[in-house]
Amino acid sequence: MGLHVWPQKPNNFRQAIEQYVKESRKVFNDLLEALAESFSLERHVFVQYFHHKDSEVNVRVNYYPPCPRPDLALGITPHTDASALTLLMEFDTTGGLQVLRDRKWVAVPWPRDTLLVNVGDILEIMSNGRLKSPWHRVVTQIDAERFSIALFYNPPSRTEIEPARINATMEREVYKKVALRDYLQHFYKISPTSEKQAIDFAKVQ
Ligand SMILES: O=C(O)CCC(=O)C(=O)O
Ligand SMILES: [Fe+2]
Repeated sequence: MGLHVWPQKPNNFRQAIEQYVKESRKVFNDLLEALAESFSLERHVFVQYFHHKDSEVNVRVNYYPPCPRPDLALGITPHTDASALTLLMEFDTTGGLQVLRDRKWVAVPWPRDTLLVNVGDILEIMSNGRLKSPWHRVVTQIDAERFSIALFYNPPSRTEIEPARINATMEREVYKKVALRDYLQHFYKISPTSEKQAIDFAKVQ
């Protein structure tokens, strides 16, 4: 869990994060069920991999200080999230998150005080490519600092994930069954890359 390395101060920090993570699991599971249903798949096809005891919610707290030269420095370089789903919250200011669409970087609309849901590589594989993990980055801003908290939801690393197909004879196999541990190892070994590449590891050739 790594919680032993979390700071003791401020006093309520750990507890607040733990509570946030606990509540987020319900949101993640509901989302996974709803997404499956929206594709006319059985409700459990995605959520079944997320064992309630040892599925992972990894927390990343991002701080972007104001930057005098946004043209020279990115907040986070382009990437996809390796997770199944990511839940993002930003604080105080808005702006910075961009997604690559038709080879152009576009700002992600993010109304204040809303949770942003991002699809990661693992869910792209699990959904046999129906859902796509977007290539995204964060740019810096001259006059604003920004915080965000990202929660990454993953099945236990021992899990083998198998793409869900509506009808195995009708639907082409885009992705193959992969051991999550192998996928993540590959992802972190080759990252950062200049374009979306890690997921090729799980593609049917
Ligand atoms: O700060 C953000 O808005 C996005 C952060 C992000 O993409 C990440 O932590 O993977
Ligand atoms: Fe990300």
